[in-house]
Amino acid sequence: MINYQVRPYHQILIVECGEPLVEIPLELLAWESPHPYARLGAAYGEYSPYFLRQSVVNCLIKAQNYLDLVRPHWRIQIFDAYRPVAVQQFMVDYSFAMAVEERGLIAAELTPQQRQEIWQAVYEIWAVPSLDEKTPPPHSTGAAVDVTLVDDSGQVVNMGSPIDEMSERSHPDYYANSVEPGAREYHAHRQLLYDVMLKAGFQRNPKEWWHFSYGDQMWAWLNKQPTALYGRVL
Ligand SMILES: C[C@@H](N)C(=O)N[C@H](C)C(=O)O
Ligand SMILES: [Zn+2]
Repeated sequence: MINYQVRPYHQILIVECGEPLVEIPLELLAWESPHPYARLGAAYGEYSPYFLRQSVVNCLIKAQNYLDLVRPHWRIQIFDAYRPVAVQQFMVDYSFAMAVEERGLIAAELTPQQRQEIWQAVYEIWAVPSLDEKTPPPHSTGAAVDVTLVDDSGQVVNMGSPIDEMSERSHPDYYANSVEPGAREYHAHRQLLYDVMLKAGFQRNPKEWWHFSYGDQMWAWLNKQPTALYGRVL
């Protein structure tokens, strides 16, 4: 049996600083409309997905400013930001159902091994929808954001794989040493996104080219900080 709860960053103590969730100033950035998870039926309650903690919003604006310097008229595009635990649960269940379908299987007829293999694949990429205050899903803290880039003609930049794909192509350095057509360009795009986000104070999820955070447990762990600034919001 796999223990899906084990994540190295969960050892980090959270000292909640109490900063509010604030709306992301979308006019400075790009965003997907309708929101990809809302379109699937995810219910966000009193907040929309376009909320983050105040300091995280400040970092995002800084990242956009850095991007302006190196690629005028390019935009950071928000795919997802604040995500209540109920939405985390919704997306985990949705991803499980999609993975079952992609394998040509039927959920009610899965063997224990098939079920375990699919859950393992889901939790490779999704955080557990935990309600434990010591192990909040990163997006439920308002500190994590999934982003990509839009170029000066308004086209979404090709990163070599879509956001949320459950495969090794999601790993940030997947194309670093690849000879596949387009690999150099995809890696350069991922690196550009990483550079501007890192410079603004974010850390990147080691398994996902699009997931960045500031102030949560994953950020503290990657940044070698003893404590995280943000716990679960609701
Ligand atoms: C799958 C992706 N959208 C994501 O946000 N993954 C991280 C690990 C999460 O669920 O917090
Ligand atoms: Zn994410």
